[in-house]
Amino acid sequence: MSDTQHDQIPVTLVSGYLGSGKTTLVNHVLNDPQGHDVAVIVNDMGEVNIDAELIADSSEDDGVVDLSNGCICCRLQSDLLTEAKRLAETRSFDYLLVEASGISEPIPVAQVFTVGSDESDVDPADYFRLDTTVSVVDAYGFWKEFDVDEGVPDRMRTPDRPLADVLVDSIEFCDVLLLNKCDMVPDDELARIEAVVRELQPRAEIIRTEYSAVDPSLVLGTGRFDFEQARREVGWKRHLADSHSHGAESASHDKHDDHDHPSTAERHGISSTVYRQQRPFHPKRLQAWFDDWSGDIVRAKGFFHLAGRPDTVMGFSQAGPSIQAGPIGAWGDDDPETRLVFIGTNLDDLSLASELDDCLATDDELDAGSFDDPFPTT
Ligand SMILES: Nc1nc2c(ncn2[C@@H]2O[C@H](COP(=O)(O)OP(=O)(O)OP(=O)(O)O)[C@@H](O)[C@H]2O)c(=O)[nH]1
Repeated sequence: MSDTQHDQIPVTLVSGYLGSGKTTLVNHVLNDPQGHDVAVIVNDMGEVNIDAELIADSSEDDGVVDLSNGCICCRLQSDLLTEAKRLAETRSFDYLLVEASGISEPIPVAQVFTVGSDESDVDPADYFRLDTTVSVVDAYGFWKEFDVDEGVPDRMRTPDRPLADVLVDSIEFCDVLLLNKCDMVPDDELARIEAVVRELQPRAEIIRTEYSAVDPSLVLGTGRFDFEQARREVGWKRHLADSHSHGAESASHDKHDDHDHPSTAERHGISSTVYRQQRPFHPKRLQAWFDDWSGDIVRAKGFFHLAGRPDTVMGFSQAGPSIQAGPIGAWGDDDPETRLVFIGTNLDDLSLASELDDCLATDDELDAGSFDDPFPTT
């Protein structure tokens, strides 16, 4: 253990709704870490941790840890703390970036680095100091989802809009708020969105961004996190009250455990499924399927294998109405295998898989070997 590891390692927690631009932010910071040696812990919902793979690919850094299978809350609070401690003890780094799942509430994650976890006897203060909490908000999604003219705060809190709660949590609980995807929203709308966000979040520094391109010094080492001030915020107080009434159980509503209270995902009607397949897709049929995108899918991400491009890894990312697909690398020594994660409300896994199976190239088509391919080549 190096001398510096006896010091508390500052932590920036990045949260935000599905597809808002968290991974884009983490990659942006890793490209310009301001002289810090940054380690990253990523949590994704879904069996395949695409975010960790993408980040690991782009940074060529071995300090990326993934905690798949659920959001960072509850039981995973203790896993997160254990993993963070293990990282601190085995690898030398002086800054920790934590990317929370797009459906995890930021407060339980922040608790890991302030008060620890009921299920772990590790004292986070022996290793870490929560420095900054950052929320990434998709300005376009916000604009589309909520009509800002109609008094957003009330509408956002109505029970028939449960997903909005996740969004509100991430807005309310942060020191720095990136209003991202500003390229997709007209300027006059942006001003109104910012006013509404400011109403929900009076304290944070709000920064408008495109592709999460913020000066990294505004999210690393700001020293803005203030436990007492955060405690006074609505969301934080509510959570403290919850955890006192449930005791240790409040640390256990992950979707994979046996407790009878619902997970964050269940409470918001969200599930995820992974499609894996070695047979390549037929380019035109896959494109047609993308064009006919299901409204139940909130977020999808992954890699796919396309007929006619045996060596190329095709990347795929969808968030709301924006779908991006194109080459991101070469399979190299790996066997090509499509791995797509879908997150949505009331997903029908079987029909989704069957629709994707229908997009696969047949043996005859593969033998014929020539494909009309609408996807970008670079
Ligand atoms: N147009 C536009 N697209 C963006 C912007 N920021 C990110 N994106 C795209 O939005 C998609 C989602 O971005 P990510 O960074 O993966 O989002 P995320 O919050 O990590 O997503 P989850 O991990 O699924 O919650 C990607 O295709 C990004 O390239 C932006 O400012 N403008």
